[in-house]
Amino acid sequence: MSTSIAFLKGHGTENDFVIVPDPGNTLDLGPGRVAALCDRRAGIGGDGLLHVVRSAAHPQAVAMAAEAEWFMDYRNGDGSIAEMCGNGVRVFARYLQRAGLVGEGDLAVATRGGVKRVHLAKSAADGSPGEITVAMGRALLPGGAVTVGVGEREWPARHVDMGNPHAVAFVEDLAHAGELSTAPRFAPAAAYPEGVNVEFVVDRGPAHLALRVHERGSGETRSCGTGACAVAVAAARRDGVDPAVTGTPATYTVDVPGGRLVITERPDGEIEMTGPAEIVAEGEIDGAWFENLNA
Ligand SMILES: N[C@@H](CCC[C@H](N)C(=O)O)C(=O)O
Repeated sequence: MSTSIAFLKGHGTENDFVIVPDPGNTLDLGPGRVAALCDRRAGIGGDGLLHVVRSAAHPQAVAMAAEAEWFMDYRNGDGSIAEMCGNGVRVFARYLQRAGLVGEGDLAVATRGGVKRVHLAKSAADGSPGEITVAMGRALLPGGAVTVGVGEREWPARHVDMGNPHAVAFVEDLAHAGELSTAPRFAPAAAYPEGVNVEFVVDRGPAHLALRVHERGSGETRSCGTGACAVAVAAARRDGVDPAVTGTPATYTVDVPGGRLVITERPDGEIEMTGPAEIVAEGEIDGAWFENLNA
């Protein structure tokens, strides 16, 4: 008889995830099973999946185990693997807190993009959970012209690497990106051999941006944490702001369709992302259904 598998559902600024706690890394969670779990009609539904594993139990994280007890084994909704997920790290930390595995304050989370330092702020007096800040690492800004296109339109874009790849295009109107039911074109193909997350950005005011995003492996989503970091850095350089030169942190507010993220780039290059994270449900995956899926 097959046994059921525990899951939770959570989101960060409406970038939503199926959370599968599996401390000992015993589940066979191949791309087919991940895609089935993330399916919004035939599965639980999510932009991605957070497989919660002890670092010591995962071959890709064991080297980080001394620094970070838990590994965020992140997968995109189509089952593909990505290096990092900014909203995912906050939701992952919220899960650990809810499960009593960590408390408020600081923790380290192992990811394929390295160990990320996370701070869980105290809950408010009314009991609502505090926001979560993640040190996301530095942005790399490879040179070279990149363009992205949707339908008849084409824009120059900035290549920003946040551990995962981004193309940031400043547009006149977010509606110009159209329905985003398929991935935007990009060129040259060699700029992004593994595919790319594309952000369309407008200014809302001084140091205040709004974006839409088409994510590699998930389609258009309501938010992207690494994407918000990428657009903040691209906007700062466009605005002639470089904290490494001025010695002063630069903060941008980034509105996403599902909420708001605040991004600060420090003089040492470290980028901090602050935003909410919520767990909204928990339940059990039918064991027989899971086993019958193509891994
Ligand atoms: N939604 C995420 C990014 C997830 C990974 C991305 N789709 C990729 O393939 O690189 C975020 O919040 O950063």
